[in-house]
Amino acid sequence: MIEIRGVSKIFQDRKAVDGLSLTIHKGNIFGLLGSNGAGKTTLLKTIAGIYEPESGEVRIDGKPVFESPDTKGRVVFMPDFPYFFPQASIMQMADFYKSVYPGWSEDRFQELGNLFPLNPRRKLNRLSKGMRQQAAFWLALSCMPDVLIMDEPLDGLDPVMRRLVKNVLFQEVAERGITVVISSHNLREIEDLCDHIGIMHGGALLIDKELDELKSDTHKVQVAFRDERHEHALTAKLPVLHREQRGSVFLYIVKGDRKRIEEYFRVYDPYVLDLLPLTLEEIFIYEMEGAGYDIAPILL
Ligand SMILES: Nc1ncnc2c1ncn2[C@@H]1O[C@H](COP(=O)(O)OP(=O)(O)OP(=O)(O)O)[C@@H](O)[C@H]1O
Repeated sequence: MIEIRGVSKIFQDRKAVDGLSLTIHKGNIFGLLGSNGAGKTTLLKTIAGIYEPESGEVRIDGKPVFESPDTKGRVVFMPDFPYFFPQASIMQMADFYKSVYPGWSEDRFQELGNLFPLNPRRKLNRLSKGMRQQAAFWLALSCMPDVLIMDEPLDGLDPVMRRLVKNVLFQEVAERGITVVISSHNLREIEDLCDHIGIMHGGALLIDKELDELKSDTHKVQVAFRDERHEHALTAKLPVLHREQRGSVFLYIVKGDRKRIEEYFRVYDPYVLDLLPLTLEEIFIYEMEGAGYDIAPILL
């Protein structure tokens, strides 16, 4: 279990992460979303024990992670641009990882070598971006981490490799109960992979919910009223995240229980009433609007 308690990380005078608390349970695949500059990478690096927070603490299974080699030996961080030693091959990087991560498994390294079509003796700086990303996965998973932290991990992978990597991650979670934390702007991928979602903005966590709960808690309602006065009466009563009018049809993004929302609208006996599910991308955009992010330019 990862416990993040009141963590703040400050660069110069800017709070990149601002008093954030969050618990990520063992075996979760946690998707961290957020606007550019929200503080996702900073939080991931703090969880991985790379950054020391100015206040607060991160604990993994009850033990502090910062400056704790035992705990850090169980955590692998994959940055958005994988870093390898200049001139190193996959084999040479494997030797390095072996010396740093006590859980390194030669068997797993060989097994994964059958999945990734890479020559382990080739220099990493001669590989394409996607091939280097594959190599980073191969090495990271061979360390047999208990916690795997990944910043934009699927960027650059082709669709077949994306599917392969997702399947390997599901297998790691199912068989070894590893905890995965992923930051990504690709919400389709996050929707596919993650069971839990956190949304950050301005260094704070706006939302921390199970994906299913998040999706069943936010609804798109299309409605044509018999009388436009009904719309004022109704929207005053509901937690509306977003409202649009197209001719006589109103579109609302509303939070709450589906049945209750439907009942509210039915009272006014509208001509048209449709409750539609939202994608994670839509939920993200409207939550951001609720947090003061200007989404008007994308709604043209
Ligand atoms: N090493 C650093 N030195 C100074 N400021 C930094 C540093 N790293 C991050 N920041 C600042 O902290 C804030 C959060 O950055 P961070 O990289 O964590 O955001 P992010 O959510 O990962 O963004 P993106 O989605 O654009 O990758 C930004 O304002 C950024 O300028």
